[in-house]
Amino acid sequence: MELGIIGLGKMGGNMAERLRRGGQTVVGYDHNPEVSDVSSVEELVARLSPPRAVWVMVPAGKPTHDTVHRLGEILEAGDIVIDGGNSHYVDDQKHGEELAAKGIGFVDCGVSGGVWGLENGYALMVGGDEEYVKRLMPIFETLKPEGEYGFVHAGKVGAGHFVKMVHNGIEYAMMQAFGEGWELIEASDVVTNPVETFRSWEQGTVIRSWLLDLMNRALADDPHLEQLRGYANDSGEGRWTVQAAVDHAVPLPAITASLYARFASRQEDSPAMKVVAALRNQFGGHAVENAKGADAPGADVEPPTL
Ligand SMILES: NC(=O)C1=CN([C@@H]2O[C@H](COP(=O)(O)OP(=O)(O)OC[C@H]3O[C@@H](n4cnc5c(N)ncnc54)[C@H](O)[C@@H]3O)[C@@H](O)[C@H]2O)C=CC1
Ligand SMILES: O=C(CO)[C@H](O)[C@H](O)COP(=O)(O)O
Repeated sequence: MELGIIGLGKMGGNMAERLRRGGQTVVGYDHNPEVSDVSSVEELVARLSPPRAVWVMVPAGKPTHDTVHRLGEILEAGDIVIDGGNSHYVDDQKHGEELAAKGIGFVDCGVSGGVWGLENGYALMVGGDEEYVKRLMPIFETLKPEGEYGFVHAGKVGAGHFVKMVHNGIEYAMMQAFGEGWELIEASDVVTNPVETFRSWEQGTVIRSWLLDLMNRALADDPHLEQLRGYANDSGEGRWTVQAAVDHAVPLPAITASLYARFASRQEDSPAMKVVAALRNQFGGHAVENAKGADAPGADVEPPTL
């Protein structure tokens, strides 16, 4: 089958390669001419035979919106746009309606597997009309991992990205749990070999998993992760998961805490904890730390005299 792919970065580039290895025909476009097969979205569309299918794999938000909108202007009725990026499911619903008004199909596809997907395959979580999903099955079959699982048609437009959002929320909490366990073991003087301990958990344990394997891979390169700063970014999925939980009044304490832990990781100092320290000092005369820097000794502050 023929597929156009827009966005040939870490994900789209490898997906194009896996599709080609699997016998599919791919025409790729990226802002970066070094990786592009064509020089514009228009040329990409012109290179495909109708009914066309174009997979968008660019950053979520404006880049995806602009690309989907442009495709809506140049594709024809019967063509399909697939959004494979980590878009908010609410955006899918808008894009689906915009394209449907022109007779163009829209399918959202949550993709999991990261940079390992080229070799391992990509888990795919799809939303959209059965008619379009069926037509795209040769592409999905080539991208997905070998075996029975790794693909779901989760529901109508938006469902694919909704389940990918929840998948990423789970990912946040699992990573946080591994991180916290690691910190506690390293902080204790009871365990002498934390790296070997985590490695041993790869087999037989309840918590064996790909994330654990990847953690052990990172620890093999840098046993105390000394090369890294404890700073974690986020690209939206965790926030949307927590927002959806609020909308549905569903308690998500673990996922919410793991999102907030990332926010905390970006602070040099915590304004909220300054308030806590100031209040402890005010009501209890408890000592506070000097703000001059980590090396400065903690300074006891006398409680104010009334
Ligand atoms: N890296 C990962 O583990 C995963 C990423 N995703 C999602 O896949 C999408 C792509 O992610 P990555 O490949 O990791 O990002 P990336 O930054 O490696 O690649 C994005 C590519 O899109 C190109 N690009 C950006 N805007 C464009 C536009 N308007 N037209 C043409 N090309 C454009 C850039 O030049 C770049 O080559 C994002 O939505 C991301 O959230 C989804 C699953 C996993
Ligand atoms: O979808 C992914 C993995 O499943 C991407 O790697 C995503 O970027 C992870 O989310 P965040 O950037 O918020 O940590």
